[in-house]
Parts: sequence; C-alpha cells; structure tokens
Amino acid sequence: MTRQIAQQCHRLVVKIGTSSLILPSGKVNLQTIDRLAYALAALANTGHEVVLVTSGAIGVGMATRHLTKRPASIPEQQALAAVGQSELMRLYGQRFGDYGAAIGQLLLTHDVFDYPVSKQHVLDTISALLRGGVIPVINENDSVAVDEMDHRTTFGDNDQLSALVATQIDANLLVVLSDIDGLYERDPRTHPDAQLIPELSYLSARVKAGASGAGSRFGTGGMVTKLAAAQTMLQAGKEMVLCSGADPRVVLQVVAGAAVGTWFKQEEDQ
Ligand SMILES: Nc1ncnc2c1ncn2[C@@H]1O[C@H](COP(=O)(O)OP(=O)(O)O)[C@@H](O)[C@H]1O
Ligand SMILES: N[C@@H](CCC(=O)OP(=O)(O)O)C(=O)O
Repeated sequence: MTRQIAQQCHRLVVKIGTSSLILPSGKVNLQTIDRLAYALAALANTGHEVVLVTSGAIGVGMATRHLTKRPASIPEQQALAAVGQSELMRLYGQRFGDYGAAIGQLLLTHDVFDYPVSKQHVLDTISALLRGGVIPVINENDSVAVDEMDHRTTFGDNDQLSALVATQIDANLLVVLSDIDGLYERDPRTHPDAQLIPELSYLSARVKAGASGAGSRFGTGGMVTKLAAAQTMLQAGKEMVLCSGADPRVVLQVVAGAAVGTWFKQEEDQ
C-alpha cells in the first residue's frame, strides 16, 4: 500500500522526541542520531528542504551529568537543557557533517510567532538557511520558555512547536518520530489489545479520548500534544505522519509514500 504523499513534500519538518534519542539506560542513542542525520542529509541531497525539530536537551543533559532522575525544579531542568543542548548540537554537527550536510541551530519559543517582527526574523533566518542548503535544527528555548516569564507556552512541548513551524514555513508534511509506532485507539501500554489507526482526516472525540499524556520517563507531551500538532496541520490543509523513531531512516520510507505509522491526511475530494 502506498500513500499519495511524495509529490507534495518538497519542504518538510521532522520532529524527534526525547525517548527516541535517549536509551532506556539514560545514555544517548548514538545510532539513532546517526541514522537521523543520514536520512535527512539523503533527503537534502535529493532536493528536499528539511527542517529538524529536536527534543532531547534535557535528556542529553541528564546523560552528560550522569543523572538518572529528572529534577523536579524548572531551573534545574533549564540548567540541564543548557548543558544538553550544546552537547546535542555537537553530536548532530558531527553526524550531519559525516554525511556532508551543514546544520544551523534556532532556539524558539511558541510566542515568537505571535509578534510580527520576531516572526518575520525567524522566517527570514529559516529561508536563508534553506536557500543556502543548510538544515535548520530547532528546539524550544528552554531557558526562557516558562510561564512566569510571560511566555504563553508550556515548558517542553516540541510537538506543537513543530506543527507551528511547519505551518509558518508552509511545509506540506510534518513527520513526528516517537517512541510508539503510531496512534492507537487507546494507549497500547495500558491497553495491549488497542489497534493502530493507519490513517485519519478528522480527530473525533473518541480518538481524542483515547490519547493520554507522557508514556516514558523522558517524553513529556505524550499523545495529547501529538494530536494537537496533527490538528494544527490538518486545519492548515497539511499532513502529518506519526511513526516510530526507533530507526529514523523510516523518514525516507514516509517520503517515498510507504504506509508506515499513522497518516493524518486531508479528506479526499468526493
Ligand atoms: N492513543 C495512544 N496511542 C499511542 N500512544 C499513546 C496513546 N495514548 C498515550 N500514548 C502514549 O504516548 C507516548 C508517546 O509520547 P512521548 O512519551 O511524549 O513520546 P516522545 O518522547 O516520542 O515525544 C507513547 O509511548 C504512549 O505510551
Ligand atoms: N526542549 C525540551 C523538549 C521537551 C519535549 O518536547 O520533549 P518530547 O515530548 O520528548 O518531544 C528538551 O529538549 O529537552
């Protein structure tokens, strides 16, 4: 089975979650980072414009500082993000470099898109990077993205940030790489009989009711924020594929139209 996705995704956004980047032991999953770099560099080489939205700053910070438990306090998490973000970019820089791809970092908060001037600056930066053949690598700016600093955003939600970025830069496709291989009727961790939903164009109350919060020690948003991202994409006339980040080379299959994960697609014309 193939999907009519390929023709439309000249520009795409790929989001990878923390639980795909960090091993259950707490160490960094170097194989995943390597395969992600390979896949995105391969897409760039075939003329696609790719933007990566990556989580993992706090997870990599925990690995770097040899912590097994995520601290409860926001400033301590922010400090870990500050440590982890630079290490994460060092690893990406190395691996993307191995495949001949250049990357550039943007740290954003959701509300930059609410202010026309900052929004334009961000869009100009991304356009200039893409024009120059550089892959923009985006994470939330964890040092400033807290509510008490008058930012509307909830700390740590890259699912919705990736959809926001995708719609703002007019990317037709968002691929969300997660620790689960798609959307199920209910959380398969608590409902082992739940079935995978291969495609849908509308988020019914039933689908929403089956999605719950974080499933792992490292992930933060769970399925709720992924559905919010899907909603944003569908409303903007765009598409999203949610699939497993266990092997990020799956992105190449998605772009080739293979039926993997859950495809949030536009309703077909009657
Ligand atoms: N309906 C559902 N279908 C699939 N997964 C679900 C559902 N409801 C909740 N989940 C949970 O959401 C988790 C994915 O979210 P999260 O841990 O934040 O991942 P990531 O770090 O990849 O962003 C899954 O591991 C799963 O336990
Ligand atoms: N900015 C945070 C991202 C947190 C986040 O959204 O995590 P996830 O649910 O794994 O995508 C970090 O890099 O740790």
